[in-house]
Amino acid sequence: MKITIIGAGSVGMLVASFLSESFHDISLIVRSNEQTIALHEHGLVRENLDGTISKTKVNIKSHLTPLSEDTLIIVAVKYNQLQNIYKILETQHKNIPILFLQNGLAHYEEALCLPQETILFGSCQFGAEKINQYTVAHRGIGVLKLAMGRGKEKILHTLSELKIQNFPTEYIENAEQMLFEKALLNCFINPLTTLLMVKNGELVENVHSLKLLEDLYNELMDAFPEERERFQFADVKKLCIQTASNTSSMLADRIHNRQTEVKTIVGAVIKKAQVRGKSLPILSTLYHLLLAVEESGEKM
Ligand SMILES: NC(=O)C1=CN([C@@H]2O[C@H](COP(=O)(O)OP(=O)(O)OC[C@H]3O[C@@H](n4cnc5c(N)ncnc54)[C@H](OP(=O)(O)O)[C@@H]3O)[C@@H](O)[C@H]2O)C=CC1
Ligand SMILES: CC(C)(CO)C(=O)C(=O)O
Repeated sequence: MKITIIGAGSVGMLVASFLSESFHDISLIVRSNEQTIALHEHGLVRENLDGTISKTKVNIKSHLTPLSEDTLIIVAVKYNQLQNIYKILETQHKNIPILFLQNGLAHYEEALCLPQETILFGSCQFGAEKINQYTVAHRGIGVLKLAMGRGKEKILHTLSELKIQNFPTEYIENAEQMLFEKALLNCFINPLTTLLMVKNGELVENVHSLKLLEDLYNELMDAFPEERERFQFADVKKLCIQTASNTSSMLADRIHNRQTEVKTIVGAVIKKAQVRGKSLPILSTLYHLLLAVEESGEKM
């Protein structure tokens, strides 16, 4: 199987680097010339958690050309960048499977409107940080969960049975449930790390942010009580600790003055609670603070 990854940011680079240990034909779609030159010159470099460096060669392409049917497309751009990608994907053969790796909920139904027969979703529980144009740092081992949107299951089985060291994968039955649970996890980590401008691990080391996390947990579990069994406060702390040295994807957006994914993650969870007649005062406060920060950033 060939793999083409769209988006050479933190997740795209990390996933390309690990998958190149099992697949020989990996292409990365890179849109800046500067990054293309850097990747040609240095190869794709991964800084591992133990300080070692792994260097791989992947094919670098500037845009998506019509691909053969034995290719899997992995979409690793931010939610706000998907609209342009959908247009390009629509022109690809309908037998080409597509895997979406976004956080949040808004892309689920949009992706299922594509003409392709097989649509897959992933939920990344690892940390990844683009260090420079050719280097990505692995910032926490975590599972890449994979679930079917629709279509043929074969690729999902192939991916979930991979045995790549430090890059575990897992087959999940229900894609919507998987994305929702990840959105809940992101509601704990992403807003607070972004507003406080701290790395993920700091949230559980600081007694005040830990208290906020606990209050937020109780608020969310009150709105979604069926999650309490599947989702314990220990899981929230575990993800913060596992990805302790990571700059969350939302904080990375704030640092680079980019639009964040606050609406598809936090906004979507608030809406789901509203449908049940539940308000989420703590999460709503964080939501508006994030939007305020984003709006003031635009004016700077
Ligand atoms: N970083 C992390 O630790 C984690 C991230 N995630 C999720 O993964 C997804 C990706 O996040 P992340 O990798 O951090 O994001 P980044 O912003 O680091 O990477 C996105 C990349 O996509 C590129 N891109 C955007 N549009 C196009 C296009 N049309 N063609 C080619 N390339 C394009 C961007 O290029 P440019 O720079 O030019 O805009 C950028 O390099 C998000 O939904 C995020 O929430 C999930 C778990 C962990
Ligand atoms: C897994 C985690 C919390 C890693 O930071 C993430 O999903 C993100 O940064 O968006």
